[in-house]
Amino acid sequence: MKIAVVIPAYNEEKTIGNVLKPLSTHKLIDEIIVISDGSSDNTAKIAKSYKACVIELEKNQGKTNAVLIGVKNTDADIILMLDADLIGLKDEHITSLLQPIIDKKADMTIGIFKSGRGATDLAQKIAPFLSGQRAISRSVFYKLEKHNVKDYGIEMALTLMAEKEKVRVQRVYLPNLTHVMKEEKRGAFLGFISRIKMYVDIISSAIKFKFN
Ligand SMILES: O=c1ccn([C@@H]2O[C@H](COP(=O)(O)OP(=O)(O)O)[C@@H](O)[C@H]2O)c(=O)[nH]1
Ligand SMILES: O=C(O)[C@@H](COP(=O)(O)O)O[C@H]1O[C@H](CO)[C@@H](O)[C@H](O)[C@H]1O
Repeated sequence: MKIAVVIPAYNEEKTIGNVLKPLSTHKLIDEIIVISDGSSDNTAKIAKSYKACVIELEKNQGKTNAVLIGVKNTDADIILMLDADLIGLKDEHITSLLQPIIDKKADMTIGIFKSGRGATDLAQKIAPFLSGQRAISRSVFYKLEKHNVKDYGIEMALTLMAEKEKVRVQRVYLPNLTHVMKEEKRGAFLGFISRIKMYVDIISSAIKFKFN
């Protein structure tokens, strides 16, 4: 069974290296695909210095498109979705996300931060279904295409689809893992604006899903 990790990355030069480090030596990972989503920093350059296939999108297309482009560029049976802004990614996190799928105990795993940082732990406690850390059988992705999901809508759509199609989902805890929050990346004002935009994407993904 081939396993590929798909990482959408928009200006993540500060963190992408530490995400790719454990992945590039992990025994379960066959292929690493980084989609640099119109980044204007050194994200692509850093990713190329690891054992990664780097797809450079000229213009920013949003997280959902970046992930779907990554999935189209691999024939792997299992897709591991990870964000490029994780802090503290370790071998154990990668294994815990993948093992239930390899053992055929689940079709999708959702990783939940635990004891990483108060704010990011709390966000995932409140809305675990939004997590960007997942392992998924490839066949599950095909079911997404007809829903025309965009930007930050992919996790919501995957979660709703799993419910509708009776996809077996398992939540796994990811201890001591966190990510860089929008306000930390972009500052309080722009971070808040992009947070609101993210919630709009999530709600519109749920509405599209319901009416498709
Ligand atoms: O237009 C975008 C926005 C985000 N991302 C990537 O999607 C992941 C999650 O995005 P973000 O960090 O903004 O979300 P958060 O983790 O703050 O919810 C990160 O790897 C981003 O670099 C992307 O590829 N294109
Ligand atoms: O946890 C959340 O509330 C959001 C926002 O995270 P931050 O406020 O930037 O820490 O992040 C998640 O949701 C997004 C939409 O589903 C995903 O794309 C991210 O990967 C995920 O971290």
